[in-house]
Amino acid sequence: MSLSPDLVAAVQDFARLDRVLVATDFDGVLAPLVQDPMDSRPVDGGMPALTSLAELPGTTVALVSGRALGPLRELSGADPDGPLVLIGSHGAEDSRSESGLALDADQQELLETLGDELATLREEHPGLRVEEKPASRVVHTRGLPDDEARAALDAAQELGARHTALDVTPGKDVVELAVAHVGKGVALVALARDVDAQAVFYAGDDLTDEHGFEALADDPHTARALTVHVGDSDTSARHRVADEHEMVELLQTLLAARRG
Ligand SMILES: O=P(O)(O)OC[C@H]1O[C@H](O[C@H]2O[C@H](CO)[C@@H](O)[C@H](O)[C@H]2O)[C@H](O)[C@@H](O)[C@@H]1O
Repeated sequence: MSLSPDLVAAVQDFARLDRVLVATDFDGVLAPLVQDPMDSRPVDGGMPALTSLAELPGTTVALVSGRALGPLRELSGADPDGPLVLIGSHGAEDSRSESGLALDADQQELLETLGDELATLREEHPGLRVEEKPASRVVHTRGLPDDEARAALDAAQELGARHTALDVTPGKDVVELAVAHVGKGVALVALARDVDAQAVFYAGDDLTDEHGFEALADDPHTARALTVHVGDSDTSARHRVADEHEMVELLQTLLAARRG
């Protein structure tokens, strides 16, 4: 497959603007989905294209991910002194802020309670895996038989529903339970306003990215966003590409157009 003519035309128009924000999700967009989250690696070409874009005038580039900031930097290979902005934990962490994520006492206590209850859940669902992040725990079921995965995800959702202060976010073979939540949509619109972008490019593959696409479309400052869904799921994005390799082709097309 190759990029649709509509998408190429939209990229050419976008590339002509003076100040733009180019943002992408990480897992399922730059890096193929794998069973162990720490085995994830970006496909060749994506990160170099983003870094080159970020070195051009009037071009802010951001990775906007559900990942915690540390693993996002490690797995993407983004240079800590480089030009890329990293937004982690679905908007709750930002590489531009020195302070990191501060939880209050109630949130800390809830995170500990969550850890205890998930330990019990793992005894009932032995295949379930738990990823720890600064403000959340993620229940992973990739690779489990369908009925076991469904039962474990339902149990995680029920646990989340019992604690009303928890924010429950389903994703691809995951349910995330967070004691502090911002959301990709809020983070993207805020970043676009911060850098006074005339237009935003955002690419994502998961449910959390749909919130991003919708928030961009709803805000008058970002309503012209060039949104791209990766994969064949239902989406409110304006365009789509098939997979991470087409994503690289798209980023390279944008880079060439912006270099003029
Ligand atoms: O916003 P993203 O960058 O797409 O991050 C979303 C979640 O990505 C990770 O989970 C997903 O990728 C895993 C590794 O490929 C896969 O095993 C899992 O099934 C996917 O849902 C990450 O582990 C989560 O913390 C992120 O929230």
